Amino acid sequence: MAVPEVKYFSVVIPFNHERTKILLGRKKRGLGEGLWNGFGGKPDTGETMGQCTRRELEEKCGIRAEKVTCVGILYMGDINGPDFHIPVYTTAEYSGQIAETEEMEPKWFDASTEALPYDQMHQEAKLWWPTMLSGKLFIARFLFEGEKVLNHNIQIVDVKALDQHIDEINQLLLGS
Ligand SMILES: Nc1ncnc2c1[nH]c(=O)n2[C@H]1C[C@H](O)[C@@H](COP(=O)(O)OP(=O)(O)OP(=O)(O)O)O1
Repeated sequence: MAVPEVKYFSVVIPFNHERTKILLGRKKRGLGEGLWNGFGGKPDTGETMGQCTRRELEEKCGIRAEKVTCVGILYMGDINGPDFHIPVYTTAEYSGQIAETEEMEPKWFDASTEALPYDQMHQEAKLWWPTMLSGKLFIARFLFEGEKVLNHNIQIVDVKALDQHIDEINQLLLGS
């Protein structure tokens, strides 16, 4: 059986210092155009996921994270296409001015599940954002057929398990 191609992305969700608001960005072009999401993208060669996360945040909305925390991982498979593996980070410690960029239009939302524009987010968002907002660490697995989620599973994990997954992803990215 052929091993599916895996594409790696990061995504980071900035919170305000009180953790009552989250910053989302509306994608202005490319994959997910018109949809609201956290800020992220593909790692450059030689980058760890943590490094990718900080660079993408600055490129996409102008702020520099002092600290990012991994809170979950999205493992997304598609019966017809490549797998996407997407570690999810949050940050409440950053500097700089939030700015609209060529790729993203940023906007603050209340950090509650009811306040999010799920109908203008990726299909799977409504399935994992409530877990992320609850503060639990998670591993979410999705099987897609194109835009349709065929099935999914969200596992609550501890920090040690999540770190192991991130270490494995970093080793694959760095080729070690
Ligand atoms: N379902 C789905 N498909 C694709 N991407 C995502 C999802 N759900 C998500 O949350 N995401 C995230 C993962 C990334 O944070 C972005 C997509 O990154 P993208 O902007 O395409 O990456 P770049 O490295 O900037 O790529 P270029 O467009 O510059 O080539 O959405």
